Amino acid sequence: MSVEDDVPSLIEPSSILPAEGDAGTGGTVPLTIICGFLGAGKSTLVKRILTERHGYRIAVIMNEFGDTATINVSSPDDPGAQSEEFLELANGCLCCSIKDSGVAAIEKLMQKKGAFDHILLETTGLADPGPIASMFWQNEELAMGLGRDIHLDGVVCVVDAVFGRKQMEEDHAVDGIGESLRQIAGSDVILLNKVDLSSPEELEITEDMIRGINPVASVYRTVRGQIGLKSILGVDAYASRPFTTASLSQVETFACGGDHQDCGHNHSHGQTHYEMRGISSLQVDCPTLTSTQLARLDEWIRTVLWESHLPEGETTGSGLEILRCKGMFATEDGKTYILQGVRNLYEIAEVEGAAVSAAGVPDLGKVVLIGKGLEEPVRRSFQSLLTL
Ligand SMILES: Nc1nc2c(ncn2[C@@H]2O[C@H](COP(=O)(O)OP(=O)(O)OP(=O)(O)O)[C@@H](O)[C@H]2O)c(=O)[nH]1
Repeated sequence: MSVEDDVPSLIEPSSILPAEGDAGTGGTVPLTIICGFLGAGKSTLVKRILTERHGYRIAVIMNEFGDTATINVSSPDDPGAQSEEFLELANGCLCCSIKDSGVAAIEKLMQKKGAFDHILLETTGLADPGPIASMFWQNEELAMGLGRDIHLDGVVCVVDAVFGRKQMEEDHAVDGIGESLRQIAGSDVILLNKVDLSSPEELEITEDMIRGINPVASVYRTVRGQIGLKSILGVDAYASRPFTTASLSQVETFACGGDHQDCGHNHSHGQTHYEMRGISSLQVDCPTLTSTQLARLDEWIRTVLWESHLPEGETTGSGLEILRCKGMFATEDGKTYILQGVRNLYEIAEVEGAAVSAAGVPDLGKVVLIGKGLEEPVRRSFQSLLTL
């Protein structure tokens, strides 16, 4: 966590571009979704990226004037020379129109001007990033058609350091899951912005709440969205390759590591459960699996994500809804698998040996679920997979 209030320096061209021979992205252009509370600083962030001398052609799609969105493209050498196009939105909402008119406009622009290094999509303050993310991830229709040149890189959420806490508390008080919680839960990188306007104590509380909702996202503190581009772009959060040991151990830094009665976390050996009314996360350790257990894990994830109940048919008190899941685990035959899930879309993919050695696989696998209704029966049900 750092307050990055210096003007970011020029970064190496390779650091946000896909690595050469990168599996899975196939030379397609990465797309990052920027979401966040109303007035949190999304436009400040994207406008800074547009006008900074970073050496990239970044297309920024903003939903600025009601039923019109703008597509601005940064010039690699001259920040003042960015170009702008307008995009009519069918029903006034970028999120609803992006799949057809938005993607078509991006493709047209790319044909006209050559490929971009990156695409940024700024959503409105009330948007839930989940449906947009799943539109760009594991979407065969899009992959075969207009969106074949684009892949989802990550979701960045800008949280207001002044009003974020109040917003989250209000969203906890309503039925279901409020938008601010969905935004935090569905993000891969979170910028706690406007830290110049908040006290250190207030920042700690807000950041604890954020981590309580989403323990797998990277959290940075910022002023006017000042952050090095490589922290938010090129994160490849949906890749079928292992998470680094650092990103997995990040989850553990929030566990109190014992049977604390007063820490507000409900957890015991190897499992951590963060409860914040509407939404929580559940982390379960996963020892080396037999092939039967792997098949059962796949079936368990499928049932929970697709049917919103446990394989035993049990439902949890507050209803089960998974917004995001991630995991990495090994099998007895020496293979390593990753789990990636957004809403009801998921994949369990084997990862290459070389990629595994590069990332460093921890001794114990982990599965992290973020969503609603992640109560004790869910943990028990998952554990029962591992006992057969
Ligand atoms: N002091 C301070 N002001 C900021 C910071 N970031 C943004 N602002 C100001 O906050 C206001 C809202 O910022 P925007 O970037 O428009 O926020 P937004 O999230 O795009 O807003 P909506 O599109 O309305 O949801 C503007 O007046 C910004 O100048 C920050 O870190 N510190």
